[in-house]
Parts: sequence; structure tokens; C-alpha cells
Amino acid sequence: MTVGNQTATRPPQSWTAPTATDPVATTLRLPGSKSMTARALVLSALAGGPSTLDRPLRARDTELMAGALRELGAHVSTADEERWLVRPYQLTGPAHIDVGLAGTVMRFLPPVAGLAEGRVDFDGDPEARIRPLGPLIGALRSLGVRIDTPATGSLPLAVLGAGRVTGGEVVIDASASSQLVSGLLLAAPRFDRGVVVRHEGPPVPSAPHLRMTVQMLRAAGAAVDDTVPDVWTVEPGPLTGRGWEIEPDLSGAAPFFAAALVTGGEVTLQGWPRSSMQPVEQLRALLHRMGGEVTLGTDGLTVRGTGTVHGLDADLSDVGELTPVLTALAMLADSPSRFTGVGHIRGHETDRITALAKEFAALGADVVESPDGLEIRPRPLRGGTFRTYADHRMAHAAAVAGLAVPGIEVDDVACTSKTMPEFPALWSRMVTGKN
Ligand SMILES: O=C(O)C1=C[C@@H](OP(=O)(O)O)[C@@H](O)[C@H](O)C1
Ligand SMILES: C=C(OP(=O)(O)O)C(=O)O
Repeated sequence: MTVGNQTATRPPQSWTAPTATDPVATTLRLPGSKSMTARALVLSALAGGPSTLDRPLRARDTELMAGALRELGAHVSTADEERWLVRPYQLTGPAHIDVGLAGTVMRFLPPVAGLAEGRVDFDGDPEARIRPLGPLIGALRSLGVRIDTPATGSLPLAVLGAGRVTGGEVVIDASASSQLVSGLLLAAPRFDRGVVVRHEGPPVPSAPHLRMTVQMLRAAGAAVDDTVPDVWTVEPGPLTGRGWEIEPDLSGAAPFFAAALVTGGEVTLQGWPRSSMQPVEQLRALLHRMGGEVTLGTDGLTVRGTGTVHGLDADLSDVGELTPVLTALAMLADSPSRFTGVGHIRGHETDRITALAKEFAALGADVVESPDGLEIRPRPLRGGTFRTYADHRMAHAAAVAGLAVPGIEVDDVACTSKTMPEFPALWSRMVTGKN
């Protein structure tokens, strides 16, 4: 797990967001989806035979996932950039899992650890220790998994794996994160009785990510019923090893697409599939309302802008991950914006609502936070320091604003290594046209 540890202790790296003097015009080949890579790794480690991941994401979150599965006994080879290999083996403890700041690792692996024989310790970055985990701990306990937690409802914790999980019916409040449900579902085919997960509470966010979980489970041979709202049933049964084609990461592409809107340019994301597991329709609709045009052609997914950005009133509960970039766009718009439905992103890498409000206000913005979103009345911004709070998408937001506002200094751009270590280089190349 060297990558995880190295990046956790990495020195902060300040970065001046480059200002665009011309419309951007670029064709990008971006790394694979973080969410698909994480799911493919977990399902492959639980399968009955070997799997491959084509064009996976190599970044801190997915390296941590690969390292954690190795620690549990799976053979995971990430030597080839284009194709990772996974050979499942008996899962065993004792094991120490560093989750870094990855929601996927901290929510997808405790259920897997229940299937291992022996103690599996989990811990992560200081920021990870305050991310919501309690509902998953409670659900796993009621499914027969023994868990030791010095604190209540968060990291660090130890799963005392018994080599099997009874499974069955469980009620969970997953309003804090869809990953709490995805984690239970991904391991559930290997539970003795499978699982019936029933959500009770305020709405579960990020529905497209739950659909991705269900689709990928089915692709691996699991029987899943998601026809009843807020109830997911996974039958016990074998998972098959297979070849996973990982799509380019849509959320990682979002800041680049935003650059097309801000500068009146054009950005094409290569390798976009005809049919996607990611919420491309939602992104297309949002960018369209903000003044962009999104088309899918033979060369990929293209976003064109006019240089004028419109504000909008939108419920972002399905696509909470996009809030930072959309907030930056809203700052540069010709009318106010109101974003709602994303109270849960207060539990992301940082409290994103407060962080966005605070950092943009420091640049002169008129921005007000509400319990579940932000209201923005655009006015001219000035340069200044923009703190990321270890959050890669805060850096993306600063980069988008920096296209139009000279002198935005990101205090630590290295946090983008969570999902795209090459972000600063790719961004500068797009904006300045130089390598
Ligand atoms: O399952 C996943 O891969 C993810 C689900 C979402 O989490 P939340 O439901 O906590 O927003 C998303 O924001 C996160 O970046 C990735
Ligand atoms: C919320 C995010 O990550 P995580 O998977 O750590 O929850 C994100 O990438 O925007």
C-alpha cells in the first residue's frame, strides 16, 4: 500500500490556477472511472476465477483498494497501466487496511473483511475518521459480523472475520451515503443467505452509483432485485471472474467540460462508450442548462460552450460529486444559482458545502450555504488563496474559477492524486497549450 501511504504523508504542493486567454480546444483521454474500478476490484476478488480490468484508474483511491485486497489475500497485479489482473484467493486476516480518504475503501471492504478468517483492522487519514460509517457498522453487526470500534460509528475499527457472514435482512439509514448500501450489496452474494437491505430515513443520495453497483453485480453473475424502492435483494451465489471494461471517469472529466463553457471552447473526452453506467444524461442536462452543448460522436463525448454561463436552480442529489465544479461555474454565471439536495456532501472528503462557501467568499463571492446546498449570486471575484481541505474536487473547483479569475492560489493541488494524479499537468496543458 505504498502509494496510499506516500500520498498521505506527501508535502502540500501549492499551485496557481492558470487563467485562459483563449478558448480551450482539446481532446482528452482520461483515466478510468474511480467508482467502476473500485467495484470491479472488489467483485473480482470475490469471484470464483480470474478477472481483468481494462483501462482502470490508477490513483490513490484505487491503489489503496488494490493494496487492501492484496492484504486480504487476493493477487492483484497493477503493473500494466492498461490491464490489471485479479486472481481471487482465500481471504484471511490478520490484515491492516489503510483506507486513505477513500469512501469506496472504507465502505466496500468491511463487509468483505467479514468473509475473511481473522482480524482485519481499518484506519485512514484524519479526515476519514469523521466520515459517516456508523450505519454500515450497525448493519454488519445485525448480519452476524463481529466488529470492534474504539469510537462509535467511525474509523478506526476492526472486523473480527469468521470466514463467513450469515447475511439476511437488514434495515439501514443510508441517507449519509449511497456507499453504505453499495458496500453491503457488493459482498452479499458471498453471504450464506445473501442480503435484503431496506433503507429507512431521508432519501439515499447518488442513485446512479447504486444502479452501477446493481449493474456490475449482475454482470458478475449475481441475482439482484431492485424493483422495490429503497429495497435491494441479493441472492447468495457464486460470482464469476470476467473482463471489465472501465469507462473514462465522468466526474473527473467535469472540470475539463466546465472549461469549455467558461472559455467558449470545445473539449472532447475520447473513449466514451455508447452506453454508460455513469450519470451522463444528468451531466448533459446540467451543462446544457448552464449554456453548453453536449454531443456524443464517433470521436467521443464533446462539450462546447459559448463563453457565457447561465445560473440554474438544481437538485444535485443524484450527482453530489459534481457540486464543487458546478459551484465554480455558477460563480462565473450571468444569473444566480441555487443548488439543493446535497446535505450529504458535508460528509465527503471535507464538508464541501462549508468549504466551498468559505473559500469562494474569501475570493469575494456572494455565496450562502443552506443545510443541503448553496446559493450563489455571481459578482466579480479576485485572486487569493483557495484552501482544498485535502479534497480533490475543491482543487477542481478552484481550477475552473481560475480560468476567468487571475491569481487563484490552490494551497495543495497534490490532493488531486486521490482520483487523478495527472490533473495539474493535464489542466495546464489544456489551458496554456504547452506541456
Ligand atoms: O459508490 C461510489 O463509487 C460513489 C458514490 C457517491 O458517494 P455518496 O453517495 O456518498 O455521495 C459518490 O459521491 C462517490 O464519489 C463515489
Ligand atoms: C465523494 C467522493 O469520494 P469518495 O469515494 O471518497 O466518497 C468524490 O470522489 O467526490
